[in-house]
Amino acid sequence: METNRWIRAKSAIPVIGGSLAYMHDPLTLMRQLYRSHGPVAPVAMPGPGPAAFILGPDACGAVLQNGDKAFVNGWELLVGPFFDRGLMLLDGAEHKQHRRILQQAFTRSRLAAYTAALHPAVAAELDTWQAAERFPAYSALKRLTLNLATQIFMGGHRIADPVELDRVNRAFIDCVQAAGAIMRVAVPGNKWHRATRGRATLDRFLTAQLPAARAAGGDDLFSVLTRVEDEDGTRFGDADVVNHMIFLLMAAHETTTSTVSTAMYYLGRHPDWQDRVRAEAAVLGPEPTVEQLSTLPDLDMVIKECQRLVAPVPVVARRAVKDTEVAGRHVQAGTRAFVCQQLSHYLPELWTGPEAFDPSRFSPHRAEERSHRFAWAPFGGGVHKCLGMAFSNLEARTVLAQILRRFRWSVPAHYTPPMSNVSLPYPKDGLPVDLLPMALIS
Ligand code: HEM
Repeated sequence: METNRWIRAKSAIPVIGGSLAYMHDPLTLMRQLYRSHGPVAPVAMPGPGPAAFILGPDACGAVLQNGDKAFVNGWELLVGPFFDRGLMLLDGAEHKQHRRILQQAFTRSRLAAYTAALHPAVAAELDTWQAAERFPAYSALKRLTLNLATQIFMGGHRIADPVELDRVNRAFIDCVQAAGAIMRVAVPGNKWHRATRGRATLDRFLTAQLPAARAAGGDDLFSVLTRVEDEDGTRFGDADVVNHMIFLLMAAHETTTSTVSTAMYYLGRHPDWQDRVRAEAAVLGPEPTVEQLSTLPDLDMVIKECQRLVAPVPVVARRAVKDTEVAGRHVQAGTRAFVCQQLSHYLPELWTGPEAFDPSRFSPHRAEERSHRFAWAPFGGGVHKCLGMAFSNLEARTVLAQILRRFRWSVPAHYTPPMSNVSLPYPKDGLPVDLLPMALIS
């Protein structure tokens, strides 16, 4: 038994995941650690204090639900100063209060307004997609979601100057890319440095835009954040509107891109499923309502299956503030706990043939996700459970439905995208697909 042996990371490079083994193949590392150590596996990770991978649905659920309040968020070291004071990085009473206010930006009527604004923005971006044999789907989706973020989130229509818009987009990209930086110290010219400047640019830009966003009283998220309040009438101060805005931009961007690009990959490999979900999308009008988007059972199963196979956020970070027990194992105060929900998505005791793309496993008569409350947990759980889950589902469905209505695509039979796992997972090769507009298919 290796139970008490510390797993030595193969590298001391301070990156998300903490070791070359994680970056090389996170799932294999999680499986090995689960086999050798069970639900709490100590790992040597750069950074202060001991660290452990939390593995399997019982242990993940226990840490996320945080029954004895032993854990606080542990994200600071991973995501750097660029997410500063985002909701995910707040704790305790402050987190609770900010979450209550922020929830008001995601009510059903607000979601309906964001969704209505999504349709023309998605259509305009897809107008630029053309037939190609190796169309870089992931790269195109990244651009698409970035433009959606600028339009729907920031109220980009208020930014008249295209040079300024470009500068803001650049700053945003620099911040997002820093989460994947190998070197997590600012040295002029490196990613961390660009991101530090990017965050400052976004801070300045959003602070300057804030009065206009407030005065506009618009339906974009930025405008909405200036006026939302909880039931006691508490609102965010200006600085926190900006902090939440920047965090939301980041939280929404990579994760939704990941979901849609994973779906493009699997649907490209499984033309039967592509036809099936296209048939569902075809009966929608070009601008479906929230209700219509919420009743697409096949697309729903496909999206869930894609988020199971490639969880956009495979691990979430916590830190123990007192000694506690997780799934029967002692965890000492100060331990950094990495909750590996991605592993649960592949455990054979929870899923039949977990490696296979099989969306029907989410059908009401199979409902494999009910094998355990934390069998499927791409959006986390407990008090930090993703606040943008409903919006992200609507965004993913909107984008995929429009792509399906306009294009057919495929990937070569034995192609598997080479994934980067330095930060959130993404296909390093840009996910080339053979793309054909439906109009060209007789
Ligand atoms: C497929 C898309 C998405 C996935 C898989 C995802 C996943 C997650 C996960 C796992 C967490 C929990 C982090 C933790 O426990 O520490 C989280 C938190 C959060 N997400 Fe998402 N997310 C997605 C999209 C979005 C979108 C579109 C938004 C906003 C529009 C958003 C806003 C947030 C916020 C505000 C939090 C922090 C909640 C809190 O701390 O109370 N997410 N997300």
